[in-house]
Amino acid sequence: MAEVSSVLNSGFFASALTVADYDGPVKLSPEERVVTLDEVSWHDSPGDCWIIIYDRIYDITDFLDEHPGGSDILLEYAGRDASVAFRGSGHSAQALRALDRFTIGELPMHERIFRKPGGYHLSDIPE
Ligand code: HEM
Repeated sequence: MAEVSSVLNSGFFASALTVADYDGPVKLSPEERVVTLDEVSWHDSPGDCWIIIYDRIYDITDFLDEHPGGSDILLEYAGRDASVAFRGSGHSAQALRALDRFTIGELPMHERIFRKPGGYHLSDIPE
């Protein structure tokens, strides 16, 4: 049993772990937490809008009316992953930094695409 748990804790089988087992290598700040795709999907309206970019969850409800690209385009991704759309719209480094203030958490390791060992980098994807 000790052997099994040491293999699990090594992260090798991270994709098989449940949210309750989550103990990934990324350090979350005290305000951040692990949020599942299912939970994100419930926050899909103008009054309660979460999106996912690069495996991080952002509550952008208060940003909808501030977004230079307008709120409609953001609402298309409400409750869903917007990584490729965010990258495809050619956002500046300033826009990337602006994400920080909306962070509420990260996906569990088994639901991530980018921020995991062997995950994809957007630069791997052909234009
Ligand atoms: C929380 C997430 C987002 C933040 C913080 C953000 C921030 C910004 C900022 C600061 C700009 C001004 C230009 C720049 O500095 O790059 C911008 C423009 C723009 N954004 Fe976003 N953005 C977000 C998500 C998205 C998403 C998901 C899309 C979907 C396609 C999008 C589409 C656009 C477009 C089309 C513009 C250009 C507007 C124009 O020049 O008329 N943005 N965004």
